[in-house]
Amino acid sequence: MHEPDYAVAGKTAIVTGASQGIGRAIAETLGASGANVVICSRAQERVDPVAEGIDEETEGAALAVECNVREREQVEALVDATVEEFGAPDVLVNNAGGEFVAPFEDISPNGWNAIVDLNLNGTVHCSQVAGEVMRENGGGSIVNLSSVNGQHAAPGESHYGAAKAAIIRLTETLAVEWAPHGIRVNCVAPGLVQTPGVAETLGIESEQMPARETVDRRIGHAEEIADLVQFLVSPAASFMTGETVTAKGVPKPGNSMSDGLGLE
Ligand SMILES: CCC/C=C/C(=O)SCCNC(=O)CCNC(=O)[C@H](O)C(C)(C)COP(=O)([O-])OP(=O)([O-])OC[C@H]1O[C@@H](n2cnc3c(N)ncnc32)[C@H](O)[C@@H]1OP(=O)([O-])[O-]
Ligand SMILES: NC(=O)C1=CN([C@@H]2O[C@H](COP(=O)(O)OP(=O)(O)OC[C@H]3O[C@@H](n4cnc5c(N)ncnc54)[C@H](OP(=O)(O)O)[C@@H]3O)[C@@H](O)[C@H]2O)C=CC1
Repeated sequence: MHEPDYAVAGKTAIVTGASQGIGRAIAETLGASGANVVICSRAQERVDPVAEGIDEETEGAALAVECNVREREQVEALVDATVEEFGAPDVLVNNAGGEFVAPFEDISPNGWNAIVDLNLNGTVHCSQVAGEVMRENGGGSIVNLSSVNGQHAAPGESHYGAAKAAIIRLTETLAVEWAPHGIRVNCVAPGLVQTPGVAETLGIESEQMPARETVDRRIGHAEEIADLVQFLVSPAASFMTGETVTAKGVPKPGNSMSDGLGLE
């Protein structure tokens, strides 16, 4: 009898931007399934407690590294630290990302560059540096974080939407280029998910998150994105590459994810 294989135990996974929110949930989920997880953010003191939790509470081991994904040298040091601690990475999750909401005409050149640099160029740096080690090692799996804002227009999201749309096309191109090297490259496009970043950036707080079993009109849980990422990096997704998988439930009326999507 065939049984689905979602296993990641013993794999080495790099998860960027894992001090909180979706990245943290991804790291904890992979760790709970027995993966060795290397996590980074811009502040060592913010990733250390997450790594300690994974070490103490899961089958997996964790290494916390301070790394700004916008800085190529820091990304190289992140991958070097991974190889030294656990060996070549099998999995890379390009999760680090962020934005501010502003009309196009109010975005300065520096503001535009900050968002493209963080979301798109950060993904490029990590994919090139970790991808080289994966190719030498015979393969791997990469998951990029896009957004529904990379799939549909939303006001105030021109910079972020352009960067997240580019990530979708980058995913497709790398999937084709790196298939001969045994590397699968997929992408996740979440709708609105409750995280500290969303609370800070969009002012959306949800005191009582509806349970995962609730299908209609709610914000997502970070763990719902983490479960999807685990599927994509697992053997169960072996026939998937170059795909962008959307996870957005049915957006609540009036939140920013429904604006401009014609869903009201
Ligand atoms: C619907 C969305 C769904 C959710 C998606 C998420 O990802 S949510 C979760 C994601 N979590 C987060 O997003 C976390 C919160 N956000 C952040 O941490 C940061 O804002 C950053 C990462 C986006 C940029 O970091 P940084 O340190 O590189 O940048 P900096 O601060 O040094 O500024 C650089 C330039 O940007 C300009 N600028 C900045 N804000 C505004 C504004 N509101 N208006 C106009 N402009 C603004 C600023 O003036 C400056 O330009 P200037 O003046 O030199 O010409
Ligand atoms: N939440 C949502 O509704 C949605 C989120 N997404 C995407 O999902 C991803 C995670 O979002 P979310 O969890 O909400 O974000 P949060 O703002 O809650 O967390 C962002 C994480 O990224 C880290 N980070 C930020 N900048 C950098 C950097 N330059 N280098 C390394 N790490 C960095 C932060 O750590 P620190 O501050 O310690 O550096 C933090 O751990 C992002 O790519 C986002 O665009 C997509 C669609 C919807």
